[in-house]
Amino acid sequence: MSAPIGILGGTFDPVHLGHLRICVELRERLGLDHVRLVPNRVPPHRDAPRASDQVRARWIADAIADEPGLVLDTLELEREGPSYTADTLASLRARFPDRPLVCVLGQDAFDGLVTWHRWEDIGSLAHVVVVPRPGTPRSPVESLPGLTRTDRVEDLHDRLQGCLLAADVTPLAVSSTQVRRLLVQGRSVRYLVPDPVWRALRAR
Ligand SMILES: Nc1ncnc2c1ncn2[C@@H]1O[C@H](COP(=O)(O)OP(=O)(O)OP(=O)(O)O)[C@@H](O)[C@H]1O
Ligand SMILES: O=C(O)c1ccc[n+]([C@@H]2O[C@H](COP(=O)([O-])O)[C@@H](O)[C@H]2O)c1
Repeated sequence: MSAPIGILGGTFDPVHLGHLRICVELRERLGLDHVRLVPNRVPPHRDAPRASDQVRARWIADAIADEPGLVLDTLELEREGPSYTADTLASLRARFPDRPLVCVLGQDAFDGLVTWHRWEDIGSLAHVVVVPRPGTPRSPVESLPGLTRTDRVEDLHDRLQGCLLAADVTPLAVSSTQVRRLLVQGRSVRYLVPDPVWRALRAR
């Protein structure tokens, strides 16, 4: 089977180095073909982003321009209504019928998974990989309906979907909330966000 495709969905308001390290490290560690960064249009469980769809997508595109293993996917920006992850994974499953899909979630996002729209369908569309999030207690990652806990990275390659794996990445305690707060205070966000994003934010 071909190498799995990783998917990191988010609001990316703005994209920061925590997001990008997750993608780069998981791509190497899990042997992913590439990781798709998927900005949402209408976040289902939070307020609308401050920055426009176009601006958030541009920040991501500029941040990953010289990193071939990362891809911007605007499919949620092109879809009406709330940006439900199950719908996104269904679209990607139809587009990549023979590729394992790996949906990546920080611990904070994973903690809310069982409240998501059609969350019980997710295991029939993709694997789920959970990474620690500084500031969010690490809780045991147990099997859920449709998602079977595994420690074997090979399972992500041997099956198309349905595995749940906890992976380590370098802990980086950066958040988009922190970046937005610093900007409001007129303080520097350099080295929290990629340089092209820092330049764009400074010029605003
Ligand atoms: N520093 C980080 N470490 C681990 N996971 C992270 C980190 N930042 C974001 N994530 C994960 O990336 C995904 C997208 O996150 P999102 O775009 O909402 O960023 P955020 O920093 O959480 O934003 P905000 O502060 O606006 O809530 C989520 O699964 C989230 O858990
Ligand atoms: O599908 C849902 O019901 C759902 C509910 C909450 C969050 N999500 C998705 O989870 C990802 C991380 O969310 P957030 O709020 O941390 O940016 C992002 O892609 C959201 O669209 C999805």
